[in-house]
Amino acid sequence: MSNFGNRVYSKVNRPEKELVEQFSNLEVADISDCMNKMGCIDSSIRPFNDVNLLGTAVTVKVPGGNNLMFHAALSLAKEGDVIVVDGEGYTGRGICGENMIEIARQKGIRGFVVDGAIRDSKAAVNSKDFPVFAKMIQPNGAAKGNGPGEVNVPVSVGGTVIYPGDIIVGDEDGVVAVRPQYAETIAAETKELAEKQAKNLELIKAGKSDRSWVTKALENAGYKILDQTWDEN
Ligand SMILES: O=C([O-])CC(=O)C(=O)O
Ligand SMILES: [Mg+2]
Repeated sequence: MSNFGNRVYSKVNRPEKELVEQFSNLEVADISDCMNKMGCIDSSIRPFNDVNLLGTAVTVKVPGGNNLMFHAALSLAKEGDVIVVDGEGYTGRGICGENMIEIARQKGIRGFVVDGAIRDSKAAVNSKDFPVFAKMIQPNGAAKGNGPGEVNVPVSVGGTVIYPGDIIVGDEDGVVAVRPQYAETIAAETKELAEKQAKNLELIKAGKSDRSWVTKALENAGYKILDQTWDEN
C-alpha cells in the first residue's frame, strides 16, 4: 500500500526571514487586494485574540477530531513557524488547548490556524502574544491514536490550499496565505496600496472624498438612476 495519507515530512522549504518580515505591518485585506482579492481562508475560521499572526506554514492534515499529527507537527515545527491545520472543518472535538499553546509559545512558534475546534479557550482568548485562529470551541477532547494524518504536505484550510513554507499573515480580519515566489512583489504592491489608502482616508475624513468613480462605473454598466419611488408607474 502507498503511504499516501500517512506522510510526515520533517523538512520545509522556508522562505528567508527578511522576505517574511516584509509582511509585518501589512493588513490582510490589503494583501488580498494585491492578490486579485484572493488567498484568504474562509471567515468561519476566526481570531480568538487580537494578536497579529506572521510566520511560515508547517501544515497538518488530521482526520476530524484526532490530533496525533498536530502533536507531531508541534514537535517538528521551528521558531518562526505557524502551524496550519486542515481538520476537515470538524468541530465535534477540540484538537488543541492550553498545553499545546504553551509548548508552541516556548518553541517560538508564531501561532495556530485550525480548520476545526479548540478547547481550554481562555488560553487563546487571554493570550497577549500567541495568535489562535479556529472555527469554534468544543471541550470534548481529541482522539490521539494511530492517525491517519500527514505533516508538511499541501492541505486545504478554509477552502484555500496552503503549502508548507507559505507565508501566513493573520489579523482581526482573517488569514491570508502567500506563496513565497510571489511574496516580494505582493509585499511591495501592498505597501504602495496601504499608502494610497491612508491618503484616501485622510481625504474622506476631511470631507473631500471623490465619488465621481461611482457615477462613471454606473454609467459604464448601463444604469440609469430613476427619479421616482419603486412603486410608481
Ligand atoms: O492535550 C491535547 O491534546 C489538547 C489539549 O487539551 C491541550 O493542549 O491542552
Ligand atoms: Mg487541555
